[in-house]
Amino acid sequence: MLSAGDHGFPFPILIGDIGGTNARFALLVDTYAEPKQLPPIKTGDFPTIEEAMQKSILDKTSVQPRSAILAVAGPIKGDEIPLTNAGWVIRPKDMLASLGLADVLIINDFEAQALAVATPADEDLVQIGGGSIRPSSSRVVLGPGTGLGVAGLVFAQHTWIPVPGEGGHVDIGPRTERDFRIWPFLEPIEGRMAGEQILCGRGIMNLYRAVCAADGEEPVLADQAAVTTSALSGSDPTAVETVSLFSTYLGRVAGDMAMIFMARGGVFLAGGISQKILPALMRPEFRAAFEDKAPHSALMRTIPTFAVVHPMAALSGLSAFARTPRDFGVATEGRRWRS
Ligand SMILES: Nc1ncnc2c1ncn2[C@@H]1O[C@H](COP(=O)(O)OP(=O)(O)OP(=O)(O)O)[C@@H](O)[C@H]1O
Repeated sequence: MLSAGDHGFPFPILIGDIGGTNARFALLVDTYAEPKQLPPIKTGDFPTIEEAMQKSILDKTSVQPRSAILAVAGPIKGDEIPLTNAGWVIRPKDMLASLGLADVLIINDFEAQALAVATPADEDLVQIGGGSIRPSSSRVVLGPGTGLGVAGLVFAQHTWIPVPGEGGHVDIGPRTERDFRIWPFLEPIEGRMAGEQILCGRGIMNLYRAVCAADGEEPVLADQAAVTTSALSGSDPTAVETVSLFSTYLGRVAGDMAMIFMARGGVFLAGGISQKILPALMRPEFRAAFEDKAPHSALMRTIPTFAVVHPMAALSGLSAFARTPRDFGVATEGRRWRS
């Protein structure tokens, strides 16, 4: 495997986390300086990523980057990378020419989230339940956001290796009597109930509407933010149940991922929604569902679960990687372009 550790990136390095709604950038002047964070931009405000980078970054700083490492939501195949949920198409070859860069690497957004939990700072984490991190053991990141992102992080041969995948699309099924009443009303994708149909922003609405339908009620809350806000304040019993079930189902899937990776190094909840519903995740449901994995409940009780509360976790992961790429086994085949 050719990894970035074989050849570092020339400084200054522009790092970027490009989501469906927001793009966040920072500049790294050298290995030792703290990353200089730039104001976040809305992807919808610029027709192309080159224009966004030129107008909102390069025109506003005297530091001209020589390389760029970008994390994007979506598959990275070929020389044209369309962004899931955003209108931009990334063309790294054009970027080299138009922005005067010598080196561009594009990785998956949850790979960047995984890099961020290799050596997280204590203040960036809130532990949910018991267990403790076993150093050098595998870790898992999962994040409900626009979709449900999942990645593993494996330690081997003195390097942290992020393992991106499509873990958000695993099947999810009913277990309790209540689940069996709600499931028929959940909207499937092509006939199948996948984790991402429930465990993301629009998934909260899918679950809320299904809970209403199971009880023969009309939904009154307009969007997912209204559901979580009403749940946290306790003002709407159906919203309270929706968020309680959401926590249970997230705990189940998080537990499944922990078992797949034998993640004795911990399970980390990233993404905007985990932070917004943290008080609900601290209640018993999430952790109870995580541990409820007979015949492996004793093992599960030893595995810690955390919410990542760093506001720009993906950028911090990219920054750690950009500074010392040799510490990470980030594959670069087909994802690195040089002038
Ligand atoms: N208070 C809230 N409660 C529940 N869901 C919310 C709330 N606020 C926003 N959302 C939903 O969270 C999702 C966005 O999640 P997140 O902030 O993690 O973004 P993301 O997936 O990283 O995407 P991007 O980086 O493009 O903004 C959207 O579906 C949005 O509707």
